[in-house]
Amino acid sequence: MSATQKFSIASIPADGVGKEVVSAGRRVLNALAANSNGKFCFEWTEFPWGCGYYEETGQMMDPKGLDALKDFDAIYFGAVGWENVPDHISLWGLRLNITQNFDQWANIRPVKFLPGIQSPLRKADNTELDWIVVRENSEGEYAGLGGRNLSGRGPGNEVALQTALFTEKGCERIMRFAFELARTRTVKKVSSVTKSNAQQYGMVLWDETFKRVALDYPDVQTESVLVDAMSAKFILHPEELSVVVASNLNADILSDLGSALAGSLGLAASANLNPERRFPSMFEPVHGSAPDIAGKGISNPIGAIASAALMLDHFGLHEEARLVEAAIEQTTAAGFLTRDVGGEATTDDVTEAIIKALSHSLAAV
Ligand SMILES: NC(=O)C1=CN([C@@H]2O[C@H](COP(=O)(O)OP(=O)(O)OC[C@H]3O[C@@H](n4cnc5c(N)ncnc54)[C@H](O)[C@@H]3O)[C@@H](O)[C@H]2O)C=CC1
Ligand SMILES: CC(=O)C(=O)O
Ligand SMILES: [K+]
Ligand SMILES: [Mn+2]
Repeated sequence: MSATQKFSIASIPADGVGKEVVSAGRRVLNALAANSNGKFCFEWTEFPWGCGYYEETGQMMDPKGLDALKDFDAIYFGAVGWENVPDHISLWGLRLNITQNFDQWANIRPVKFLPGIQSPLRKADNTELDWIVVRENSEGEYAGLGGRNLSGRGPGNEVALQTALFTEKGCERIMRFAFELARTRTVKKVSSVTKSNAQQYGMVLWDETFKRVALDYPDVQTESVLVDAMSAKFILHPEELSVVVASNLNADILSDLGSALAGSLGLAASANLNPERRFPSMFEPVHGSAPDIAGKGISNPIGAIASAALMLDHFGLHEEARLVEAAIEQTTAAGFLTRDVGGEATTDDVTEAIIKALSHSLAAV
């Protein structure tokens, strides 16, 4: 037998339901490894960073944390944010610190409709729906550029600038990524999203770059849609979508909309990729720390578990990734549903059901 492949994973559960769903995803991956007949194993290192760590240290993560993370094969992340820390401090101190410094410029967010889960979308009943939001994850509206109180105007007269950064290189690389992804799909189409009628510099550069890059992919259909119209299209004509590429903010909003259409924010997976593999990539559910339901054991683990499947793809374990996705589908089809999708199951119930479905399919292989 060939040697066991070992994958080292840094887990950062961070805050709220992040802790619950990361633990669920770890259990699923460990069950998978235990059944792999020695083909692969996962070596986990957990980091205690987040708003609790901030309470104790005044920092969201160890100042040397990026160094500690840089040699892992991947990072498995929960969600960051709690009431003791302003959201912009916690997000920049942890998640954005990692995505920006590790140049995880491609954020992949599939919108998946699962059997047994009611979508608020009328068309979901009789149309095959399946699309992917590709989010530019390194610049745009989340470049962190700007300032406040620019000329000391004082209370009541403050001004603030929040500048979006668009570089031709940044636009081009995410667009090429989207086109390459479209080529792997049944419907070879890329929809580009901007607000270039109102934002005449960065977003016009985006549109022009999209037109130029598209010339290299004559086999892929294209469209350019303004973000307000795209949000309507998500609801009225989702069957026309395959790959949707958008800037950091627009794709952030559209991916929450997509997951809500699939039934819940708790279902959506995401991968923050550094495609050149110079740095580890990071896998996390789309949702945040959900303080309204945290600690009750009722959070939906599917977004985190499906993100673990994306991590398996990143490791080259494609068959195993499909097995995890199939186990998720069997579980929802069988009616193991948390409250957010209309059921009464707990996080543990759903996780156990997924592990059981996985073990059955592995035994059958
Ligand atoms: N990548 C990250 O770490 C993100 C962090 N955040 C942070 O999370 C905190 C809360 O933000 P919100 O805007 O409330 O967004 P949220 O995604 O945490 O919650 C929005 C709604 O979705 C529900 N929800 C989310 N995840 C769920 C799950 N797994 N199962 C069932 N229901 C779920 C929540 O209960 C809530 O009603 C804030 O501090 C925010 O900054 C928000 C988004 C992403
Ligand atoms: C910050 C946030 O909402 C996201 O990355 O989805
Ligand atoms: K998250
Ligand atoms: Mn978001």
